[in-house]
Amino acid sequence: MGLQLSHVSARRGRAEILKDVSATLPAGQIAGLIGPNGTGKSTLINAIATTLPHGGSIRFHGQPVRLGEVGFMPQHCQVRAGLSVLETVLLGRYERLGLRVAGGLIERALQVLDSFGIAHLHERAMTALSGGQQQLVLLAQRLIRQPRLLLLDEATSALDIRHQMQVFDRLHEYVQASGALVVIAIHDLNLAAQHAQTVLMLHGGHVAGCGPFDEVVTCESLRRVYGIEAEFARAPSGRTAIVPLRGCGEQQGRRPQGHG
Ligand SMILES: Nc1ncnc2c1ncn2[C@@H]1O[C@H](COP(=O)(O)OP(=O)(O)OP(=O)(O)O)[C@@H](O)[C@H]1O
Repeated sequence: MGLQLSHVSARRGRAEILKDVSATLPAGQIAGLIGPNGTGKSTLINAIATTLPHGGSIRFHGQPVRLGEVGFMPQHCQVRAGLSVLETVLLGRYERLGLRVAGGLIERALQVLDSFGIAHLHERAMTALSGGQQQLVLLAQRLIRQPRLLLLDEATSALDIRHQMQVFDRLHEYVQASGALVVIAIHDLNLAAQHAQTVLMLHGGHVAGCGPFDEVVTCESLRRVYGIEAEFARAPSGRTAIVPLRGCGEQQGRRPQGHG
């Protein structure tokens, strides 16, 4: 069980962006959504989050996705002026907020902030944070909801390497403890190699591959989908590292040769 996408299509304006996307992403893991710019990753995440109409079927554990079970962090999040860091995280549990916030909830918010190394900022105004710090707070807000399906669109793009590590450590702990599924759209293929158990690669709105990273991301798929030549290095830890070498002249917007 997990997230099942069957023949999903979606439009933006008049343009058909997603075309017959079918894939299964098992629960209890981090799944990476990869592919070149403009290939439909955000469109797919919005369709899954029920914020964009779609064709075909999207089911989570066999049922249509319910908004209440989803934590969704769009690519461009606005911060609310006038709220502090702690108030912003607590908004993740807005349905439990009254005039008073239970002490346990505040404790949990502070713990999540601490696990990201930013608890010391909890009284600061959101607008007085850097872009990366705001991203961490908004991630903390989604995590405190404890969603069964967490959809993150480029949610670590503004983070330094240490904070990226802290966030992925926290996400791994979360999926292991809860059995939730985290789907993260991500451009950094080395981060995806390290942290995603499954990757779904999109190309021109089609599925270019879905499965373990090493099976989906190959010299051939990087050439065909991204139009680059690359080397694969194996670190002493056994981890894969991709070293981009040069563009190979293929157009990124080209239709893929094979789908599915
Ligand atoms: N609101 C919109 N109206 C019309 N077209 C849109 C809209 N939003 C996105 N598009 C188009 O839909 C296509 C897919 O966009 P999408 O944001 O899903 O791609 P993406 O893979 O997430 O890209 P990136 O990696 O650059 O964030 C692009 O060609 C984009 O120009």
